[in-house]
Amino acid sequence: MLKLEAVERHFVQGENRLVILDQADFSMESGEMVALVAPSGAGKSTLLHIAGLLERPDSGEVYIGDQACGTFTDQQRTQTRRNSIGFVYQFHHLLPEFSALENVMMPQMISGLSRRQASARAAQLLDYMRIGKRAEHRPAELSGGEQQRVAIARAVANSPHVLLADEPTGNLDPVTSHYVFDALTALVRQSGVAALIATHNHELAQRMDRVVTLADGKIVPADFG
Ligand SMILES: Nc1ncnc2c1ncn2[C@@H]1O[C@H](COP(=O)(O)OP(=O)(O)OP(=O)(O)O)[C@@H](O)[C@H]1O
Repeated sequence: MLKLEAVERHFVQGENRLVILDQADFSMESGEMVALVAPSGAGKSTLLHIAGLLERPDSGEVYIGDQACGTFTDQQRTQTRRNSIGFVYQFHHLLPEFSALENVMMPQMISGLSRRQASARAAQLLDYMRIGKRAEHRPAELSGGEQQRVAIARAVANSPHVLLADEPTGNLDPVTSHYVFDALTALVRQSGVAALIATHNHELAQRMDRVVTLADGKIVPADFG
């Protein structure tokens, strides 16, 4: 569902060559939740950006679903991002002037669904995330946990193959984190999306199917030992 093959990424700063990904391989299945746990600066965001087609690797291949994306034009990458990849960030990035429902409708309408179809699916997703009653509220009228549940609903609105999350509960208190994480888990299981979730929260990481980390430019199983 998501596969990285021999992916390389490095940055050159003056005399220094900083290798972030070095012939890195990784794959995950539909419905799987994988935690990405690594120290600050190890390259988690870089990896998520490459997997999410926001950044191109220096070499290697990224597969989304069955599609190899290496030869894609920028337009094809944007199209694949819109239709096949969902993103959740530490801060919700909801559009402040729109209601929760409209925020979840937005990506679907950009992908060509009618207002009626988008609204029906958005309402269903908000119900599923147990915030159906807040559908008409704007983000500023919602709690942090509620905002993040709307952001998750928005990320899966187009039924993506892959969900990429960068510290999705990083801005929430521990109780709310668990609540949001439970909602995210239920959605992943129900939708069959492959979810790669970068987190510093070891407790949440250990509740996922697998935990991986970055070591010497490779993506390897994490050992919390
Ligand atoms: N465009 C860039 N040019 C130069 N160096 C970069 C660039 N982007 C990232 N880096 C460097 O690559 C390394 C990995 O960065 P990245 O943001 O992927 O780390 P991270 O694991 O997500 O960190 P954090 O947990 O702090 O967000 C860092 O040392 C960073 O300074």
